[in-house]
Amino acid sequence: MTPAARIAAAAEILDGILAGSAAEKALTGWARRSRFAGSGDRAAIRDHVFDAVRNRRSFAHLGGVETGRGLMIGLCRAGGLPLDELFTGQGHAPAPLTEAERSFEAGPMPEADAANLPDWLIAPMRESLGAEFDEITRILATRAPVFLRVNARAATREAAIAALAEEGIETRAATLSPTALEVLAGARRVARSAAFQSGLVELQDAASQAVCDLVPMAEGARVLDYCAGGGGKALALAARSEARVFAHDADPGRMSDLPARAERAGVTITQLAPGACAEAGRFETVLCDVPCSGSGAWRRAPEGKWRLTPDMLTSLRAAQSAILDETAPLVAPGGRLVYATCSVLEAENDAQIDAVLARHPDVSCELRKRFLPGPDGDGFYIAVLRKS
Ligand SMILES: C[S@@+](CC[C@H](N)C(=O)[O-])C[C@H]1O[C@@H](n2cnc3c(N)ncnc32)[C@H](O)[C@@H]1O
Repeated sequence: MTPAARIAAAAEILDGILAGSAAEKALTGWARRSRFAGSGDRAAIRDHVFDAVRNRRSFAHLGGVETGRGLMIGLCRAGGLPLDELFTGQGHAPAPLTEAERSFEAGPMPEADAANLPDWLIAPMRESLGAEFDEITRILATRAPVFLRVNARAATREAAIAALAEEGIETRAATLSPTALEVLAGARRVARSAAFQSGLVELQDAASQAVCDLVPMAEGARVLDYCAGGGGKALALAARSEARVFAHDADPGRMSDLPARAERAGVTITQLAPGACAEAGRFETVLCDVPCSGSGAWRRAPEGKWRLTPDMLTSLRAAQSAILDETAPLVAPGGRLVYATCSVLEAENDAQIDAVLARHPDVSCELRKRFLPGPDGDGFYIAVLRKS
């Protein structure tokens, strides 16, 4: 496909997304209907589509209208691409620019358009990010770097770099965690590589690894990952020490891949069914990697920022405090209750910790740390609470 045909395809897919389709579903549907597209075409179209979803408001501002075509015109204007060479109407290229499109002059960019956020999120994001608001909202509209976690049980970081290089995957040591690698080239080859298949590395953001590094774990301790999901953090914890790691999720189906991932990594993780944690005895550490807005990771999952509503944020906050209240009794005296989000919103972070400290006088705070999204990793928050 020509660069112009890829833009036309992205515009068509974006129309589906703007009409309510999930981005992944819209991309898969288009690929099924378009067998002529090769893997390079699909990758380029996917990049256009996700760039446009991340930059939806600023591209619509530059393109003059929030349609697939308008977003692609905005993408070209933002990137300085030659519109008249791409919008030619020849072959599978998009139709030539109309006179109105060509002469459209975008005025000064309103704040919410520049920030690529829905109007209602401007105030909470500004309050949470302060002087960093412009920089962080700009970063959230860019592509995220790809990070791997080296399985410390299987290899050193240097050995993993060498093994990946043999398979054409170029990496370098990342800064936030001693187990983290940043992928510089060959990211699309990772999942099929022998290094990945044999459990040498896992895909995990570097800040997520740094959060796991901060979870207190004594040798032989019982550690519960209460909101384990796919198990990214449980696996990192199990690889780190000889602690006994347990995994639980309110939706156990989300842990379905965990046994295979644990086997690949050569670690043991015991799954607990919903309601079975209290019977399993107390734990020295309970990690609550709670459901959240995902605002720290909107580079990777940009649809989240357009889907989030004030009501959803209110229910997420209620779920977060309920999880803290139900897990506090599971922690052994002297043990740690660890709270983590991939959010940058204060309402989901410090405000939740202040509130739990007020509700539970037997709990004190040992550590609070926020990671902002940037070249080193996504946005995360962790608080370590000690139970007396
Ligand atoms: C942020 S995700 C976890 C991601 C995972 N820890 C990882 O690192 O891959 C949050 C998880 O919390 C689960 N969850 C939601 N409400 C819960 C509850 N009340 N109790 C336990 N888990 C819950 C969700 O099903 C979801 O899998």
